[in-house]
Amino acid sequence: MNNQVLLDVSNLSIDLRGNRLIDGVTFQLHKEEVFCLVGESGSGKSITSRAIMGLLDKRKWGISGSVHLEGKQSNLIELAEKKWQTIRSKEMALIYQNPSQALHPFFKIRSQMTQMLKSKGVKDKEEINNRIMQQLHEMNFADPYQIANSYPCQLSGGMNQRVMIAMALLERPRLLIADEATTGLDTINQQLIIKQLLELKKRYSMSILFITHDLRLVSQIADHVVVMERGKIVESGPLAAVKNAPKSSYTKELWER
Ligand SMILES: Nc1ncnc2c1ncn2[C@@H]1O[C@H](COP(=O)(O)OP(=O)(O)OP(=O)(O)O)[C@@H](O)[C@H]1O
Repeated sequence: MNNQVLLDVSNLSIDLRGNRLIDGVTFQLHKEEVFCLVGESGSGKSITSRAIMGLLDKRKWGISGSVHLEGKQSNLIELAEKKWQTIRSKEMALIYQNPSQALHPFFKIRSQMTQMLKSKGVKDKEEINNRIMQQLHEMNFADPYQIANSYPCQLSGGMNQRVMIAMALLERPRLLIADEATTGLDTINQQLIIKQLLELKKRYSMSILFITHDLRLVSQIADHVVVMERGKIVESGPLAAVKNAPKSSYTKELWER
């Protein structure tokens, strides 16, 4: 971990139909850190991450505050959709709990990864093929060729999850947002994915914003922890402080569950 700020979120508030769902969220995520955003279901973790990735429709959601990514001048909250194309996947990527949110059931993995690279301007067939194979290899698939030639339904849930991660990391983003990315997997697959994510974080000098309600996982991987309750941050600090000397009663309650 280093001390440089990669993502600076300041006073982020989000309203929907007159209801304030996210209220003045402020935090700084540093380079190469695992930053865990925790809280119960409905506390606002996912909406916060979608706002950071520019995935909330501004015609529906009222968004204020600022999100700055190191090296970029603009407040990402105000960025036009066209400009997002150069940030998503190149600078920041998002993986979900359910691979079906990212993978199309009717296209082979190779075709989906090819499409993604083409949309980012990679045209050379050999380069596309090499990058797909390399990325699947980096996810420790024993036979990347067979994975590339499979439909998602021919792979297990854990395998599809690793394919989704491979796709998200095709362009070596500086920040990976993992929204409950291991929830619902059995312990073996969960641990396998965590191990790979931590290895890739190190290899790519990447930061991870890890969204979860699983405090056991937080204990295992977090450098920094932020706790959200009903759209507000109630606690923020290094893992040891938040775990051993929590300031808010809500955080204490979460650890005790
Ligand atoms: N598409 C939506 N339309 C309306 N309200 C929404 C929508 N998505 C989320 N909300 C509301 O926003 C609040 C925060 O939801 P959010 O999904 O961010 O919580 P979360 O902490 O990520 O919970 P979970 O782990 O269950 O996803 C909740 O009150 C939720 O009901």
